[in-house]
Amino acid sequence: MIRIAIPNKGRLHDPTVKLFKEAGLPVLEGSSRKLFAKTTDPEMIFLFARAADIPEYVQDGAADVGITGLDLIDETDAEVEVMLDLHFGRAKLVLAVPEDSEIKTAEDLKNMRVATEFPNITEKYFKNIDIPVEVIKVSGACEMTPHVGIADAIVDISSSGTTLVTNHLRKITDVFSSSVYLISNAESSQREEKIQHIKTALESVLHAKQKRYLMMNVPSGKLETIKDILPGLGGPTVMKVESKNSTHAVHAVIDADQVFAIVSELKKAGASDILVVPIERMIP
Ligand SMILES: Nc1ncnc2c1ncn2[C@@H]1O[C@H](COP(=O)(O)OP(=O)(O)OP(=O)(O)O)[C@@H](O)[C@H]1O
Ligand SMILES: O=P(O)(O)OC[C@H]1O[C@H](OP(=O)(O)OP(=O)(O)O)[C@H](O)[C@@H]1O
Ligand SMILES: [Mg+2]
Repeated sequence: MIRIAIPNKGRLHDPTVKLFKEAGLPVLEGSSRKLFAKTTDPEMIFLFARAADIPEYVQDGAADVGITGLDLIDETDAEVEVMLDLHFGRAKLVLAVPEDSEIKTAEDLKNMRVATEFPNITEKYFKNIDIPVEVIKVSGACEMTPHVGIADAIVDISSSGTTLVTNHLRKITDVFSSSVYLISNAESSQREEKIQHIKTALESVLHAKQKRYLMMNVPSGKLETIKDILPGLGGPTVMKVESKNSTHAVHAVIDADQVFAIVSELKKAGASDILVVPIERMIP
């Protein structure tokens, strides 16, 4: 049985459940209150855990794979295999000080106090730049600490930056860039082929999101021009259309960010009935 640890609540829960559904491994009968959930593969089971605990669950073998933030993985120093960046849950850990503080750079914080929910990452950061500081661990509401004299600076999560502004804090520098990753237990991942299948399934969703499937009709005389416009990604597929006029149907996969430019060119070159459709999964 392969145990997949996923965040039971918090902001990572919903996007994780959505991703597994798109990957063809839906979380069945799942609710955030349950501890386990089945999926369509009888040899896999989801285990719900706090995002911050998942690195240790995977390290200790309580789960074979897990989904959680890179910041939480780095903070716990868990010995896990980091398999795949899932490109959601992006956030930065930033070093910030009160707006009116005289501190301008991280170096100015020598022998000062830095409050954070991420003491290990913060220690590593200051060690790396060779500036001794006193790291104060808090478990929330970190933004408040410099205003009540507990700390001179903070290292906290920032994504839109709204919280910093609301709390009259000024960013000094980024300390860590995080997004959500698939991780695995090093021993399990060598033993279990299914872990690679999970990775492939999730990867196929990520690839598909960046691509579009393009379909169009082309007067047969214009076929070569159209083929030249389409980027050569192992295609296009060309089929003869049964109609009075000599027409071919052309299908191709293109990058989502090229759609605008390419569709305009195709139209100019004589293509008609152009359809652009999303792709659910792409398995190489
Ligand atoms: N704006 C954000 N604030 C906090 N964490 C974020 C943000 N954007 C992405 N994340 C990531 O989400 C993960 C934290 O998720 P977690 O479930 O522990 O906290 P949460 O969603 O704030 O829930 P709660 O604080 O209610 O427990 C981290 O990996 C973090 O990098
Ligand atoms: O840059 P922003 O978009 O404003 O996001 C950053 C804020 O969001 C998180 O707090 P959260 O809402 O999770 O509350 P918490 O501190 O109680 O966990 C984080 O701790 C920051 O305070
Ligand atoms: Mg939070």
